[in-house]
Amino acid sequence: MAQIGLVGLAVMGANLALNIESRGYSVAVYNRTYAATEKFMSIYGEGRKLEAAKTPEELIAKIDKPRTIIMMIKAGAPVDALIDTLIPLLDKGDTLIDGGNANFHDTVRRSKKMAEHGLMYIGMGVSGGEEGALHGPSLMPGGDYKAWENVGQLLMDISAKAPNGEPCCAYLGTDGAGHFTKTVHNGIEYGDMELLCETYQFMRNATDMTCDQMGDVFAKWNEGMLGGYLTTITSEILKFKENGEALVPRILDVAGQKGTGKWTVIEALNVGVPSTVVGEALFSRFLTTKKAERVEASKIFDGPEAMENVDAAFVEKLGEALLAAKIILYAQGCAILIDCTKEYGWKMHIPTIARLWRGGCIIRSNMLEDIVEAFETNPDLPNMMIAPKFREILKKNIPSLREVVAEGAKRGIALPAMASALAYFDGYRCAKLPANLLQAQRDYFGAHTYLLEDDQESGPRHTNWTGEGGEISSGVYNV
Ligand SMILES: NC(=O)C1=CN([C@@H]2O[C@H](COP(=O)(O)OP(=O)(O)OC[C@H]3O[C@@H](n4cnc5c(N)ncnc54)[C@H](OP(=O)(O)O)[C@@H]3O)[C@@H](O)[C@H]2O)C=CC1
Ligand SMILES: O=C(CO)[C@H](O)[C@H](O)COP(=O)(O)O
Repeated sequence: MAQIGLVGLAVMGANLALNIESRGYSVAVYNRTYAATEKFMSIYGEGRKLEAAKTPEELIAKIDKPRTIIMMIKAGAPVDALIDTLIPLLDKGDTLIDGGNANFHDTVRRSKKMAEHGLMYIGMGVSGGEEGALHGPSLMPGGDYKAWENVGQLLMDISAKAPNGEPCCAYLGTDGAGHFTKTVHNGIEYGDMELLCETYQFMRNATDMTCDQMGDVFAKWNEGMLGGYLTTITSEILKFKENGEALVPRILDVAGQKGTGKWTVIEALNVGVPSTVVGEALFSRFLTTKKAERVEASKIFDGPEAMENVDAAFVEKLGEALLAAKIILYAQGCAILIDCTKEYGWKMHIPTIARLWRGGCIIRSNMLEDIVEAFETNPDLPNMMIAPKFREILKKNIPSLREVVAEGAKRGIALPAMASALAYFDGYRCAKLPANLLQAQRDYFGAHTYLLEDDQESGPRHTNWTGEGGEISSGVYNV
């Protein structure tokens, strides 16, 4: 009998099964298409505590009670179908764990359904890709606490370990809390990747650096606060060669996406958090898909006159700009976590989340320790940007972000995430935004009312701007 079951033997499931087995647990595996199971067993089965099942029934029969089964399959309808298949086969007290990138609203719904059958459910964000799944991913579980008590030790064992040895895994809250956290993780991942890509775009348009040289610059930045997994792989990708030539310039500039970035932006919109950098990162991916239109437009619209390349000192500023924009991205990401927490009732704790992102996951970076410290020192920090360490870096690096954004605009290089980071920063530090005019406009056309800055106590008022309006005003509420 196996201690745990695992369904789904594509890249994540196969590697996670091997990881679990390597920590001393026996695993029963099942995949919808049996050929994948056969292939997995023929490569990895010998000498390992792995049991193959041909059918869901066989899988259930091979697992110790109370059973725990991890599902690592394509997110969406396949998960519902698999749950429907497994529910009649399971016994009360058994647990299903969805380790895929589920939409957390689905996880909330599925948790309820499982509970109606006396079954437990964990929605668990898994980050780290192929390598993380095999050697230790960052795990973000949420769901039934009793199930966590049963399986928590195994999850801690298989998770990545932070530089100080702590497991990158913690129980995050009920039903969808884990998948929600993974969604925001991926939203930040979108922002991080876009900022790195814009930096590369600036370099290839405004310098004569080779891919190798760009890779060297990213490698140097990787030694400081910009250091992290995504900076490391960017450097390695730029330096990668096929038949002696850099590979990356030959890759089609059309980006894919599997939903988590979109869900992050949707949640930010739902709770009114200006998550502009993730938003721009997502919209930038959408723009890449209009390849044929972009090629046509490039023939219609000329950019600015060619300019001299920037010098090495400016490339240093590019690194400072990247760091400033990255801090702003993480500040926005933390704001989504905090505000969605209020919306869904989860008591999200930023230091706990930042700690479990320190190892294994795609956004692991040197900045996470400082985020832990910022929110531990001040749990009511209204915005990460004003924590002492981050405010000093921003004060020093924002001038470079301004120069890079301005230089990009002059040269016609699109830097949407960097520019939106700067605009957010300037808006956040602005004591007087033009919303006074906006409120007047709303009141002019729709009698939506406004407050007077120097007399807010007297409440909403409406002005008959044209002299021809009535006395009746609209209700005051925000959606
Ligand atoms: N790849 C990555 O870097 C990461 C992926 N994830 C998430 O992990 C999960 C697995 O990802 P990945 O390994 O990349 O593979 P895929 O997302 O490509 O999923 C493939 C797996 O899903 C199974 N599957 C597809 N449709 C069904 C269905 N209708 N019923 C039963 N099984 C089905 C496939 O079985 P079959 O062989 O029969 O087609 C296969 O085992 C996904 O939710 C993904 O979002 C999470 C973190 C990182
Ligand atoms: O979860 C992941 C990394 O953390 C997966 O690799 C995910 O597929 C990445 O998102 P997208 O495919 O939308 O770029």
